[in-house]
Amino acid sequence: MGVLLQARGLCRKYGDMVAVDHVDLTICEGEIVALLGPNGAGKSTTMKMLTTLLEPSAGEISYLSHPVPQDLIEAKKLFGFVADQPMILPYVTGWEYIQFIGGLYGFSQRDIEARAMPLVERFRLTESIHKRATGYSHGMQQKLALIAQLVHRPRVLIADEPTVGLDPASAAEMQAIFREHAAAGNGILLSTHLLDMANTLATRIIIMMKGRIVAEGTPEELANREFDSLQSIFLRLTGEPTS
Ligand SMILES: Nc1ncnc2c1ncn2[C@@H]1O[C@H](COP(=O)(O)OP(=O)(O)OP(=O)(O)O)[C@@H](O)[C@H]1O
Repeated sequence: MGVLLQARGLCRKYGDMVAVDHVDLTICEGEIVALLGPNGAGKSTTMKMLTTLLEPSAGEISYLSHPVPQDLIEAKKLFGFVADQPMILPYVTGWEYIQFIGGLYGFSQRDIEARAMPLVERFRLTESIHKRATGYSHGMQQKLALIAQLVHRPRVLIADEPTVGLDPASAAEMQAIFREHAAAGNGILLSTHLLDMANTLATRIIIMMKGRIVAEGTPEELANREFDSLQSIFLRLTGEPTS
């Protein structure tokens, strides 16, 4: 499995507060890595550093064995990012938003349509796609953001709590899309508080606590330790109730 994304010694401080503390992280071809941890563990901060939205206080990030390009458009071609709060432009329709994002990556309207329309249909957004996206529910915006980020078929897809607000059918569809994207040789890093989803979807799980990685392994490896379930290991390591 080729390495797609590697971070070494990643740190981020906010003032004196250490939000991310020497995190090492690798995403390989075909992997779906779930980033778990209680509120404030440093998951979003880690993802923002990996996607150039935040400057690390220390550490190195490379995509496909090269440092992140200085040119931000070139850098953004390497990954796709779905933030926890979808960043949808005001006053545009869902379809205009997809076209705008696809255009930034240099795709023609025809290519964007060919790549995005099947996803619009799978997410049952066909009726709403030509309506203003600011009128979409959180879940609809989340689906729109994912579609827009998949148009350039990123080698690494990073998604911060992507299933929040999705109805069960859409959540299942999103997981199917993640599996297909990984099966095509890409890598996915997603954060979630849904331990059951992490258990069934992820090929590897990373648990963060207070800015540090406290456990890592396949769901089976984690379960085979002294704990009998992902919920047990999560509770033991983080002291957090999970329901
Ligand atoms: N812009 C900011 N300024 C100051 N502190 C911040 C900022 N963003 C995050 N933090 C702090 O950094 C720590 C890590 O936050 P982060 O959002 O990365 O956690 P998280 O694991 O994503 O949490 P959640 O599960 O609630 O989304 C927290 O203590 C948070 O209060």
